Amino acid sequence: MGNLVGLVGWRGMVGSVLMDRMQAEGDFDLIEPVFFSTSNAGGAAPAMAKNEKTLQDAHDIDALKKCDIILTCQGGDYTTEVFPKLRAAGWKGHWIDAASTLRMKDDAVIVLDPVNLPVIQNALAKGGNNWVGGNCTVSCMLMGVGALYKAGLVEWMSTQTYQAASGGGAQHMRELLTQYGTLYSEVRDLLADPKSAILEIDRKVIAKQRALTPAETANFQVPLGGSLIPWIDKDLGNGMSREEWKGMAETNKILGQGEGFDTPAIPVDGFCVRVGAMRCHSQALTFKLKKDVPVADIEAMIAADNAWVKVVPNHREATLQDLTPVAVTGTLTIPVGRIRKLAMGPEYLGAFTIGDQLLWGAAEPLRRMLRILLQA
Ligand SMILES: NC(=O)C1=CN([C@@H]2O[C@H](COP(=O)(O)OP(=O)(O)OC[C@H]3O[C@@H](n4cnc5c(N)ncnc54)[C@H](OP(=O)(O)O)[C@@H]3O)[C@@H](O)[C@H]2O)C=CC1
Ligand SMILES: N[C@@H](CC(=O)OP(=O)(O)O)C(=O)O
Repeated sequence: MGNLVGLVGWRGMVGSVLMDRMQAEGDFDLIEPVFFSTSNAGGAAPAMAKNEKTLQDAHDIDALKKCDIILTCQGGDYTTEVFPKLRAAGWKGHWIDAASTLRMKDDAVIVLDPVNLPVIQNALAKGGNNWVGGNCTVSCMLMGVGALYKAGLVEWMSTQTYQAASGGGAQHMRELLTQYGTLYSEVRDLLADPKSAILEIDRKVIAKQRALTPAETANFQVPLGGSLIPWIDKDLGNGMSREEWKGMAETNKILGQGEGFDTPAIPVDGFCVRVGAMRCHSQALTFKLKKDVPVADIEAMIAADNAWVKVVPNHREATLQDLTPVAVTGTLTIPVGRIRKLAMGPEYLGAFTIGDQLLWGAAEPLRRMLRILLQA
């Protein structure tokens, strides 16, 4: 296969993290990159450019068609518009995508190779050429507790997520921080006075939160700083958010089971909540196991599953040290902690896991898929 790789969406949140990782891993040594833009065609390509130093138009089908591989982090609208045109124009190259648009299509594989390399290899052998990164909470969850699924131990799983502001993109992060700043300014003088009444501070903060202008909540629509939002992505009209729907649909597709496969789907359901964290998606998991397995055995299975998962002992000190978004941000480590049997019975298992949703939840599976293709 040729190594002309078109990069689209490289300056967005996911794209920037991807570029960092590709540089760190020496991926640019193996490819001839062509950088595309939806907003600045003709501008200067970033420093990693080799022969083509100018940004190409990301809507130019003829320019895209020259690439052996296209890797896009541009978003769903771009994929919806460009991908069908490119295939209709006869392009047979490999499409690697961060957006959710194509994930559930029969001819697309959701890529997370430490979990589903056999599914990827099987599709490659059959001529597959559409590779899509999974939903960030799903990918991070499977990197953490995929061992229990691989061992066939899971009867069902419920997940309660705590998703960071950056899951919405760069503007959402800025909005959260600005809100925190606005709230702090409102009570700065009272905070500086140790004798001031806490209820007065509390009253001023809630009054300010409720008075935030539409411009101050343009991205989340309601205040997130000092609050939370128990709805992420679209309303499916059946009481479920689209983010919650992805939990079961994508987990099963990644594992090669459920609709279109021979093995039935495992029920996965719960609630997805946006919290005021900057980066990293956290989730509390409840499993109904098919049998009673000792906690020590479960910890050993999880720890042995891949090079990035790390079992955090279920103690207060270790949890505070290693099981927070602040500890995990910017790392590829997937800690799994709070592992214990629940009061409902010996088959009920609880766990808590965190992943940097821009790394294992987005950029890393795409980068690794590129490597798999280059080695194929
Ligand atoms: N954020 C996340 O945690 C995750 C996101 N994803 C998916 O990845 C895709 C991209 O998401 P994300 O990276 O968050 O989106 P961003 O909004 O951060 O970036 C997308 C595009 O917006 C354009 N853009 C406009 N203004 C700016 C600016 N000031 N700075 C940077 N880029 C700008 C860029 O295109 P151009 O250069 O052409 O103008 C960029 O490629 C989406 O499909 C998303 O669903 C998947 C998993 C996790
Ligand atoms: N929906 C996720 C981020 C994301 O982009 O997910 P997806 O790739 O499934 O659309 C969040 O807001 O935290």
